Amino acid sequence: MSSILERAAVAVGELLVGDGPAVVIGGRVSLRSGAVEALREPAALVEPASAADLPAIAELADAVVVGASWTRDIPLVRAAAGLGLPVVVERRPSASVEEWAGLADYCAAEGDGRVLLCEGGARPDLGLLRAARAVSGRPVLVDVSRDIGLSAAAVAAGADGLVVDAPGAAWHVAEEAVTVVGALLRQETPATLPECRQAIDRVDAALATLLERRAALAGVVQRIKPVGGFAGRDPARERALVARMAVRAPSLGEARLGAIMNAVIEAGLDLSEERGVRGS
Ligand SMILES: C=C(O[C@@H]1C=C(C(=O)O)C=C[C@H]1O)C(=O)O
Repeated sequence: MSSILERAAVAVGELLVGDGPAVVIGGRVSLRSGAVEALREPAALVEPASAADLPAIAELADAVVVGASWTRDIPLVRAAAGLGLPVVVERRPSASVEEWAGLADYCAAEGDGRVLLCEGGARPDLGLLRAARAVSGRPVLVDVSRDIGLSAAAVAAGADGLVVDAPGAAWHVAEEAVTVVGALLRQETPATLPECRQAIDRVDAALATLLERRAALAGVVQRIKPVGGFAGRDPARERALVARMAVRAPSLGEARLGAIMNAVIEAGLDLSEERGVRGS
């Protein structure tokens, strides 16, 4: 992890964004959509409709949003940035990475330096994330509220955090993406015992997902083969798959992987025999 990234990590509420695992930030409230949505309770990210909203936002929000639709309202941008909260700078549609990062720098200078970028809208441009991170040195979020199906792609594209509307099914999808895709693709260097254990928990979540999928595939094979189950074990095939895995896991090596995969294969065969017996 680069030192730039470590410097740029920003705390949003209890979440540290930009350094370590990707996170899910729940709740972006816009006070622009009418009085009904007035801010009465603590919320994660809040977009003001006008400067009059800023005192309530300072009291109740974890971060203030400079919304994509008004990034050119410089007096309001300036007032929001000076609020004393982390500032989430959304990209105006069609703004370049340089313009976006430039506005983030402006907000950092007007405030206390705690600034994140956020890509969103109906069709977030995930191709901009890496450049935005590199150019700005700041954490980059993706608001997936309007298309939660982009969560996994956003984490794979380098998002430090996903913004979702509210708790519920969408939140679960986003949590799965930061956990499973994060375990596979996100570079992390945990240093403390809790951080290491949380990183291991994410890897275990990814392993469990893959083991479940593997067991299902191995079960199909048992039904296709002339002789399935333990009776149809194929040691040559098992040795070959362990050898291929050892290329990807050279530290573990064939002997240790062989023991692991023997347990995995036997669990799969056991499951498929049990299912065969029950006829399910
Ligand atoms: C799935 C198969 O059946 C058995 C289970 C295996 C596995 O889980 O990978 C591999 C070889 C066989 O012992 C197969 O033959 O491919």
